This record gives sequence, C-alpha cells and structure tokens, in this order.
Amino acid sequence: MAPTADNHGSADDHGSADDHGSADSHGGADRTGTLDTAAPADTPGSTGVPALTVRELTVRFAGLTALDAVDFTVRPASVHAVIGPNGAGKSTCFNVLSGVYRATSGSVRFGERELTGLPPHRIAALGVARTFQNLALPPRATVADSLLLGRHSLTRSGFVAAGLRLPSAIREEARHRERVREIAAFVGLERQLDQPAGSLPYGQQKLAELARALCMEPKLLLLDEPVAGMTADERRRTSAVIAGVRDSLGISIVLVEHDMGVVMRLADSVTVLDFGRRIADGAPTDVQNDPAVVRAYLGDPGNDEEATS
Ligand SMILES: Nc1ncnc2c1ncn2[C@@H]1O[C@H](COP(=O)(O)OP(=O)(O)OP(=O)(O)O)[C@@H](O)[C@H]1O
Repeated sequence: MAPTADNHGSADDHGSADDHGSADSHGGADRTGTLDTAAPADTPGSTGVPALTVRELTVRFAGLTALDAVDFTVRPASVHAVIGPNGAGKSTCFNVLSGVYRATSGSVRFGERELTGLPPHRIAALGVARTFQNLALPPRATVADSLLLGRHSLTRSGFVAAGLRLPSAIREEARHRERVREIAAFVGLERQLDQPAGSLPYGQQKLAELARALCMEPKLLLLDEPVAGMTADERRRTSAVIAGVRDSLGISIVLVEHDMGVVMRLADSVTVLDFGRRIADGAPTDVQNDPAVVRAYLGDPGNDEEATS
C-alpha cells in the first residue's frame, strides 16, 4: 500500500460541518531523552489517561457524507492509526476529535467526557493536543519561545503580573522554561532551543511542533501526518520519538499517516476508512492483509475487468 500524501488543508474553524461548503482554516531522536511524566505541581499530570471512544460518528457536508457511522476505540497509552485513501475522511475525523468540526451525529467520549459539541480550546483543556499537517510554528521565534507558547493555557500568572515582572510571575516562567527544556531534550532538540524555529531543518521543525503539543501536558495527542515530507532518517527519528511518547509518557496517540511503513511499525491498532466508512479495524498485520483494504488502496481488478469487458 503506497498511497500518495496529497492533502488538502481545508476545514472550517467555526464548528458545524453541516452548514458550510468549504473553507480554509487549519488555522531527533533515536535515543529520546527521559522525561518525568509527573508534570510540575501547578500543571495537570499526564497519568490516568482514559480511552477515547468514537461511536457512530457521522459528518455531512451539504450532500456529501464525509464520515458515515464510524466506530473505533483508542486504548490508553496506545498508538491508534486512522488510514485510508485520499478523501476517505481522515482529516474530517481529526477535525471532529479536536473540535474544529462539529459532528452531524454520533459521539466521541474521552473517558466520561463527551467531546462532540465542545470548542477546540475546551477539548484542549481536557488534555487533547494536536499537530497539523502543515508547519504552524512562528518562524522567527526561538524554539524555546515557541514551546513556551504551548504552555500558555497552563500559565497561572495573569497578564498584569507577567507584564509587571512580579516575582511570582518570574518564578512561574522559570518553571515553565525548565519544563520546556526537559521536553526539548525528550524529542532531541535541546541544543536547538535558542535557534529560530524557522531556521531548523524541516524534520526538526516538525519535531518542535510535536514538542509544543507535548508542552500542553496532554493525555491524548492527535498527530496529523507527522512524517510527511521527511527524509528516511527524519522519519526514523520521529517514529522513535512517537514510540517514546507512548512508552515512556503513557500518552495515547491518534495518528493519521500515509506512510504505511511508519503506520505498520508504530501502530498498536488501525482503523481503515474508505469513502467515509470504516472498512477494517484491528491489528496492523490483520488490517494490512484484509481484502477490503487491499481493494480500497489498489482498486478492484475484478471490477476493472468487468468494466472493460
Ligand atoms: N470543509 C469541507 N467542505 C466540504 N467537503 C469537505 C470538507 N472537508 C472535507 N470534505 C470532503 O469530505 C471528504 C473527506 O475528506 P477528508 O479531507 O476528511 O479526507 P482525507 O482522508 O483526510 O483525505 P486526504 O488523505 O486527501 O487528506 C472528501 O470528499 C472531501 O472533499
């Protein structure tokens, strides 16, 4: 299976997927460092990760059903890949999980909490962080400052205290900077902390994005094509970091990725979509050999023969 990574970046920032046409909006380490999973006392911890349960999830755009009663479950501290040919509904699924799109019907539960209908910032506050297909780091800010932005929602000092450089605000910033350094070391970017993010090689910029998402101390990480456009070496390093996020930090990961080598190596379970429907779900090797999956990616030669005869 070798689908191409031709992705659109279209989504609607403003919620309901029913009421719009389309709009643009998305608006290394082989050896990963160690990272204390116990976050600083003033931030949520990353333990106690609940399951993500998607049931009968349906999204319609005008006349088109982009997701049709899709079910899957992401077990705690596992990598769950969502794959499928172009237009299968993967990005739509991601956008519902992160609150960018509103489901037409169905449910997404993260533990006891229902996520459908919540805006992106409320979902983020429940411990769900995401990265984007396209780079979204401020190019001139240093890596350290970019990662610090990821901790914004965990910052307690108010605007005034920070602006006046009150001792409490200075202490809090120092704690956040230390955590940023730990997370940068975990993804293998400690030495790049003072460099402008935009000056880094592409693979390191993608890792910096992943690090910024980790800075939110998430329980669930949504990774949208984390290795797209990378060299083989960058793919290997990034895969090692993702495996480390699951194995060392116990964070669940939902992975949308076209690179089947990476999916097969990393994923504990895979959901395959085609034309918005779930056509397979299970362990990577089972899914890979599923005739419906092979047909979805390669086309159905039987049908071609019929069509041409
Ligand atoms: N905002 C939108 N408005 C209208 N249709 C949309 C919108 N977003 C997605 N679609 C349609 O929904 C279907 C699923 O698209 P989606 O982007 O979710 O697929 P995908 O699996 O992510 O594809 P790719 O691998 O190419 O990124 C497609 O037919 C697409 O054209």
